[in-house]
Amino acid sequence: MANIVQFENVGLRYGVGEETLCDVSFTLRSGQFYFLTGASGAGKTSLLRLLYLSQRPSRGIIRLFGEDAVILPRGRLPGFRRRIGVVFQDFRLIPHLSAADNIALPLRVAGMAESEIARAVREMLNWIGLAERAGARPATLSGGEQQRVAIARAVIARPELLVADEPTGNVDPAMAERLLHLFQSLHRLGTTVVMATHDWHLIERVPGAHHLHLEHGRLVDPDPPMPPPAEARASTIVRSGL
Ligand SMILES: Nc1ncnc2c1ncn2[C@@H]1O[C@H](COP(=O)(O)OP(=O)(O)OP(=O)(O)O)[C@@H](O)[C@H]1O
Repeated sequence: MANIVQFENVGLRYGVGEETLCDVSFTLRSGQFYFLTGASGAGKTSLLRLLYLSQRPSRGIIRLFGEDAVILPRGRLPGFRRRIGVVFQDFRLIPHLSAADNIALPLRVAGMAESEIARAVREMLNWIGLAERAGARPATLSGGEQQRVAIARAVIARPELLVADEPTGNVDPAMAERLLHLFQSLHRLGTTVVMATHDWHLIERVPGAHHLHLEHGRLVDPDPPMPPPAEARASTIVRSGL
């Protein structure tokens, strides 16, 4: 199984002061499912930003899809980003586009035929329970509805790597379960999934998932560790050297 991401002694400092991320080393293997946990402010969003190349580290090595992502020329960033689906914590939907057109964006960028786009978007809207709101602008949708549109946009082009920052933070437990199934379906198709969450119940629901835990900007063993039988299903730490 190939390594899709490799971090070696990565540090991130915003401005002056202490590092937000410190000596972060881990490997993500292609086709695996990873949860990223940690208290508020531990550095989860910062780590994800490094993963989807919206932030460069202050030090250390990041390899993505087998290439050095730190020295990647700007001109190659769009090509890399097209291989990564991102669910942002603040959704980042395009305000003047409808829900359907927001979801369709990655397929339009990829040059897919409009008839195929329409079919794929319809299917996705049905899945997230928003078929009736296809024409709605983001501002007229609830927070949870916007989140579902953001997830649909991130997964519709079946990215190689899906990075999701608290993707179930604004929905009820039933919808969280449904969205988790969507992520698992994508994962079964071969996508590597990295999901930041505060919801430890979700972790127990994905057999074979791996767990990365941040404390004050450093990766540490999850505490408490997954209890049996969940331990057998879901807890391998994959930090380098372990
Ligand atoms: N753009 C930025 N400039 C300066 N400091 C930042 C920036 N982004 C994050 N930070 C700081 O970095 C630290 C880690 O923030 P981050 O958002 O990565 O944590 P988090 O674990 O995702 O938190 P939460 O669970 O609340 O989303 C915090 O102290 C935050 O204030």
